[in-house]
Amino acid sequence: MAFSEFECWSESGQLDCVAVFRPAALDVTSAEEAAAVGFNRPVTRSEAEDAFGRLRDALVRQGCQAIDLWELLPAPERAVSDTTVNRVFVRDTAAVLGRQLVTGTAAFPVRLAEFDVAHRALSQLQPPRPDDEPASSARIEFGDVFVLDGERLLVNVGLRSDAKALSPFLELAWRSGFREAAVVRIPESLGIIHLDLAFNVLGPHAVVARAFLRHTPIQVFQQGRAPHWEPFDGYFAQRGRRVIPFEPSGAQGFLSNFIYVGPDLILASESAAPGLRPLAKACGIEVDSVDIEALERGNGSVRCLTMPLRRRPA
Ligand SMILES: NC(=[NH2+])NCCC[C@H](N)C(=O)O
Repeated sequence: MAFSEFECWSESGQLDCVAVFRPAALDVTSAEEAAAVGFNRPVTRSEAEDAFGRLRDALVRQGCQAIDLWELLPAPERAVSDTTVNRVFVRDTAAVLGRQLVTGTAAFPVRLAEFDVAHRALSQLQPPRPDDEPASSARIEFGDVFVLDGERLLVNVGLRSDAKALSPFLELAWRSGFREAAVVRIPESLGIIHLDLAFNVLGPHAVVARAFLRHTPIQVFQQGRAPHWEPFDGYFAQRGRRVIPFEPSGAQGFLSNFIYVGPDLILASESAAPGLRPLAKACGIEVDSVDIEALERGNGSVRCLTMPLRRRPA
């Protein structure tokens, strides 16, 4: 696939193509190992592989092409990559913003090598850049970024994406063709590492958001203007979207971590689906589900495990 085919102007256009990354070759065997890599619980390689197979099948069943970045790696990089258990959470490493592939930077040191390797794999999909073209990279983990529509991005600065990264990120957003960036700040005391663990876009007319987010006003940046603040719910209401609040309970920890595959269909994990279904139904959206409990032990779910490379216009 050539770079010219990368295109994402929303989270709710029909999904044509995603990047995924198969699980690494190591088990995570103890509580200490889990803590070292940001996992909630141990998981074996074979449990992770079974779950990954189900995820890939579910994406393909929905008519989406799934490119496993592992296939694009030269052998020496595979050896390193096979020891990085977070590589399945490919979402964080880069994103297609408009027609631009933007690479991210790991804030969690154990993921530094894995981000570099993912970028190398992604570079196989695009033609070499001319020397004078500025690099498109940001000090952001992309679990913190949403493409709201063809004009707007939403970004969280918090545990993983540093506020200092904001101003170069805004320049990149303008260069990629966006006109507005909304900035939210999840209180770090909650320990929520990425925005997609508390928020998601539920089709063209709604978003789901953890209830606490209504206490966090949004700072709105528009190209060439001084930033201003808007209430969280008011920001979305002004732009034609309803905010559906939720409080996760127990097994539904990953309720917001789904991907819109369309038309009017999202793919979520089996643990998230029961809580999500009534909310989605109210927006005319169906929920397909897949058993990826083993991968969720790594503290991420369907959205973290997928990187949209091409979506049809919403
Ligand atoms: N977009 C996400 N929520 N990604 C989840 C990543 C989880 C991973 N264990 C980490 O600590 O980085």
